[in-house]
Amino acid sequence: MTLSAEEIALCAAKALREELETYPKPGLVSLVDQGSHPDMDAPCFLASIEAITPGFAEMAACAAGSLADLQRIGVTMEQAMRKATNGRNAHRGAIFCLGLLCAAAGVQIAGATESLGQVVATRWGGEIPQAEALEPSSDGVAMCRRFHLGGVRREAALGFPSVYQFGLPAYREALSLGRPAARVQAFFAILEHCEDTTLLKRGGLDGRDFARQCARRFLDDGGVANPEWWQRAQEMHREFVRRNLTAGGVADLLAATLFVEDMERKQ
Ligand SMILES: CC(C)(COP(=O)(O)OP(=O)(O)OC[C@H]1O[C@@H](n2cnc3c(N)ncnc32)[C@H](O[C@H]2O[C@H](COP(=O)(O)OP(=O)(O)OP(=O)(O)O)[C@@H](O)[C@H]2O)[C@@H]1O)[C@@H](O)C(=O)NCCC(=O)NCCS
Ligand SMILES: Nc1ncnc2[nH]cnc12
Repeated sequence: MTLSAEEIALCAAKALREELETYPKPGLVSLVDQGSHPDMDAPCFLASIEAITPGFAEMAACAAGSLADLQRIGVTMEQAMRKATNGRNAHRGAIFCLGLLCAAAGVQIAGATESLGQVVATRWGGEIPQAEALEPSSDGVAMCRRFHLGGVRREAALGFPSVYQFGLPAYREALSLGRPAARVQAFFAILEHCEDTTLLKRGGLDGRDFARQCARRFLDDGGVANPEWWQRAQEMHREFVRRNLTAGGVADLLAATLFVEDMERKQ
């Protein structure tokens, strides 16, 4: 099925709404509570999604563009997000990740047969400036430089390995238990491996290791196939909030997983 740029943008917005609806999702904002984010709530995220959706359509229509062209659209989207949220950083990572994937979906309209992640890696991956070559002017770059990690920039340059190796397989395997449970399963599968710089900023290496242990324990105990999965995930959510931990990057990669799954189903 061929989708228009506007339809691709609506799929990106849907993925972001489903990420927000996902609960329990340790430390993160949902329709149930604000998690470890006293400055952000669900209405703030919904306003941000509405404000950035037209930008996703522009990204999809800019498939032939360079990274600099996409960045110009991304900067405008970040401004729209801040205006709609009173200056909050609800979707900086999502604008980048889903923006690139929307542009890749635009390439697919034009006939590409590779996965969306491969399209991102081959078209724009080489142009994405990596943290080691940059001054630490953002939290993400500062964390990458300090802990020798790749963060969101490497994730995108490599074509979103967290989505294709962890998020998508976990989501698809758990789908028979329903979409809300499958989303939680994908969240924990990504959390176990991802180099989330928001987690490192809040909790350092100890916080990152604690989060990974939680994810491993949840998955080793059967994940969402365990009859007590919901209570277990909710306990972890409460513990993340007590420790002021959160994983905004994992939330963005969950949204990216849901978007890719939706696009592949529509192909
Ligand atoms: C290239 C950019 C994404 C800028 O990235 P940079 O490396 O400079 O780092 P940051 O500015 O810190 O942003 C990176 C955001 O990406 C998310 N993220 C982190 N790790 C990963 C990962 N491994 N994989 C995927 N995504 C990742 C994360 O975003 C989410 O968290 C945000 C909320 O964080 P939080 O810390 O709670 O909120 P703050 O208010 O910042 O702090 P507190 O005081 O509350 O603690 C939320 O936004 C989530 O989305 C990182 O924040 C890109 O931004 C860039 O170049 N922009 C220019 C325009 C552009 O090019 N656009 C796109 C063109 S395609
Ligand atoms: N649900 C969420 N909560 C907090 N930060 C996020 N960044 C992206 N989605 C998020």
